[in-house]
Amino acid sequence: MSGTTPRVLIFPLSAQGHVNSMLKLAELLALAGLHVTFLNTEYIHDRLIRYTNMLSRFSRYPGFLFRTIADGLPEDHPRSGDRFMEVVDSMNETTKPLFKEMLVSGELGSEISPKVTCIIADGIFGKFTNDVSEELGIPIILFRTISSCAVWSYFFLTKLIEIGELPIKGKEDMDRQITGVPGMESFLRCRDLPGFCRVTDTSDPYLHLVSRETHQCPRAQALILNTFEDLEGPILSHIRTKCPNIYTIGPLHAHLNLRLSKKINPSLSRSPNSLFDVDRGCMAWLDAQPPSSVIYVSFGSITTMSNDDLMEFWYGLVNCNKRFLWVIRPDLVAEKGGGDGRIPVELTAATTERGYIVGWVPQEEVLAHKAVGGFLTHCGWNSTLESVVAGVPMICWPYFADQQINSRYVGEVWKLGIDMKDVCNRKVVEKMVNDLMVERREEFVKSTAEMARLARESVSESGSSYCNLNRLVEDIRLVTSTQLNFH
Ligand SMILES: O=c1ccn([C@@H]2O[C@H](COP(=O)(O)OP(=O)(O)O[C@H]3O[C@H](CO)[C@@H](O)[C@H](O)[C@H]3O)[C@@H](O)[C@H]2O)c(=O)[nH]1
Ligand SMILES: C[C@H]1CC[C@@H]2C(C(=O)O)=CO[C@@H](O)[C@@H]21
Repeated sequence: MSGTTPRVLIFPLSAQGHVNSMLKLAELLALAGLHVTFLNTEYIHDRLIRYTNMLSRFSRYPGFLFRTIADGLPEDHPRSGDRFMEVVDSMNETTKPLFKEMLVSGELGSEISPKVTCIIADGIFGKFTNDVSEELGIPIILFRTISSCAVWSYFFLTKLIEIGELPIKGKEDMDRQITGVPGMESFLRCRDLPGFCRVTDTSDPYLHLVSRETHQCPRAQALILNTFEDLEGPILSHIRTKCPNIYTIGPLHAHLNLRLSKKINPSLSRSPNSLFDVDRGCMAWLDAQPPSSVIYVSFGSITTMSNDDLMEFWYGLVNCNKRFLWVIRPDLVAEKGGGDGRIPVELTAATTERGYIVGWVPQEEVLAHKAVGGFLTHCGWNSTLESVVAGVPMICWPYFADQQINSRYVGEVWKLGIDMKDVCNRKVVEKMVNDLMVERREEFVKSTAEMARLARESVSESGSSYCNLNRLVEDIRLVTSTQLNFH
């Protein structure tokens, strides 16, 4: 029996948002009885070991292996902000031969399931992982960890250049309508295009990297997306014209929590997968706040900002007179943009009175806390989905990549919050928090509650994501036992 157990190799990009969702997928597959090898970069593996109970948590799954690979960067590389793309470059340059060598050598298997029978690779490495899969004859599925609306827009980046909709011609051009992405003609502006489009030179290497890697999706046997049909149905229909076999299995965190709660003690179900030291002190602080009174603020794991921007947010949060819980990562402020580094006394006083600042929180739990009434977010895809499931309305301040288009969908398509992109000004922060938490509260409570209901339904038994995950597991088993490809 164990001789025919599939072994799935899961390989994420070396970043919190990618590792988080791919580890959740890994656990879902392990729960279904598949053997999983999770391949992290050494940098990520070390951080996960330092800040989580990952090894003991996964030891309960027979055949679960962690393996590591080099990312090719020096240990002290910042791996955030405007240096983050160097991680992607470095992995693309250095990882392919190592990846192939590891697959050939057998070190990615165990005695009971020695061979990798299916690769699930991060779609941002579509090219080299597809190449290796073909060279070695191992079926491959790509997993895009971003929103489907971002994936779909990436398919059209070169077309936008050809039809003259790119490049964006300066700040005055930002509100120009974009017509070249099917399905988005009525609401997409230049400013909503993925951050990679904000370049004057259309030969920009990163613009072409995301385009090239996205066009690799149809080459793989299937595509996994962390989304659900009721959220992104129309865009998914478009993607299916290029990639017919899609498994929409999200929101993955809610899906995993649900399946875990059926199998084991719910207190063991928590799986934060953090690369930072989680400070749980904020939970006691939240317990002491009135219902829906707190605006939670976090910009994810990669965003950096200037000291000036930080001050604008801080004054805005203080001046709106609301309670706030704010994640300021140790590396959030990357450049000193003016000021002498001293914090004005009115800010520290107001923060002591009604704020709580912390380095990293258990975000899923924070968003689910009854005291939280709003989320000021960078719109990373995990944060967006976590907010959707918790039914918490958002103010979106995107930083880069997929975040610009996610925030347009949150504000204009799903009506789950307000898009604040491209503005960082204390008056605007104050007004938007006030709109979200007071003036337009009723409207947002209604829309977010309905989407949260649909999200939960999708991962519950007979929901679309639940059925798609079962189908994925069955297809992986079939491919292993018949040596045939996915249909
Ligand atoms: O204090 C915190 C802050 C965040 N998180 C978690 O960290 C993850 C952050 O992920 P995400 O919201 O997706 O943001 P990034 O870390 O910025 O993720 C990168 O990866 C995402 C998925 O590919 C992309 O959508 C983003 O644009 C990209 O920046 C989430 O699960 C959060 O719950 C915590 O646990 N504690
Ligand atoms: C820095 C970004 C390059 C690609 C990744 C991404 C994606 O489109 O997959 C989105 O944001 C970041 O996580 C990565």
